[in-house]
Amino acid sequence: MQPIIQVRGLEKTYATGFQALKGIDLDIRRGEIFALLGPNGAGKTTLISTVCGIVNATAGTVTVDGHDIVRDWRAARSLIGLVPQELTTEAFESVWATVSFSRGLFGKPPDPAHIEKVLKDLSLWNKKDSKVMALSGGMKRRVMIAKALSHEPRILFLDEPTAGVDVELRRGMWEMIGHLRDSGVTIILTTHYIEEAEEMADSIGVISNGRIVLVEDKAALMRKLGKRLLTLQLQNPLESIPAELAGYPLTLSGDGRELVYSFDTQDDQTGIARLLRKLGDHGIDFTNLHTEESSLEEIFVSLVKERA
Ligand SMILES: Nc1ncnc2c1ncn2[C@@H]1O[C@H](COP(=O)(O)OP(=O)(O)OP(=O)(O)O)[C@@H](O)[C@H]1O
Repeated sequence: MQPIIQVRGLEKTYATGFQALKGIDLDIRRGEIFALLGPNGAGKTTLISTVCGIVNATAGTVTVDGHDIVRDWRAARSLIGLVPQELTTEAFESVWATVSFSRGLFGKPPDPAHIEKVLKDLSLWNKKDSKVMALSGGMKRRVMIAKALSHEPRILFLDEPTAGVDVELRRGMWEMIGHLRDSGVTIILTTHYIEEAEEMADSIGVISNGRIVLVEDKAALMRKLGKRLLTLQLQNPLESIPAELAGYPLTLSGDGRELVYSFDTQDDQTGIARLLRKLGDHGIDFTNLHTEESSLEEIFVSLVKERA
């Protein structure tokens, strides 16, 4: 199936001469949740803003469901909802008015039933007559999402959707975003909370210094780059790793009581049995052992560090 968003050779140089995007190629599949990760200043907002037609590209092309964002901007834009990073709502309007007005901006005829559904889905229905300025920060953020959904977009961009939102509300928003995906909306989000990507995303893209350094199915990424750690609690502390074990990827904790062995999750041959035999041969006994898998966060940090 044709990707819903196709980015080719996209470059952006700002008026200051700073090149924020350095030739981006990216395909976003229909109906997925795509998480764009990257350190501060990597180009996430620039990329999103360019695809949404807010920032003009210096070179390259973007098509949204086959519509070129420059030649066919109106059709492309009507398919997109954008929730920007900053809260920008009309403080004196009611929730109902501001969300209905957003729909009108896209030239769509009024549809109170749709607005009602959006507000109910976002748990804002009982606030529909409140002035936006009287809402909490988390509610204002949901009003931003309601505005972005008012014209029934097929693609929703969320730039840092849960920044500054408390843990409980964040979970609620993840759930809501999951429902949106289930209803067929393609979702692209940027986030600093790697846990958010780990929890929700189908695909992960990592951008660093204006270049996409990786795009991968989340599950495959975790399998491919994930490491497992086996930690052995030693019966008697060691001063150092014995010379006979020098060839093994082992580290010893500062107090000499824990020996940690790392191995690739994708390897069938973990080497654990051999290691344990070897430890037995050298009279190194352990009282306990446990394994853990590396998180997306660790994978991300090592990826960005590698390219820095
Ligand atoms: N209008 C502008 N003029 C000049 N430079 C800009 C402009 N907007 C952004 N930049 C620069 O482009 C780079 C990328 O910025 P961008 O906002 O896209 O990063 P980001 O990945 O979204 O960062 P963050 O995670 O901090 O939101 C930064 O170095 C930024 O200073």
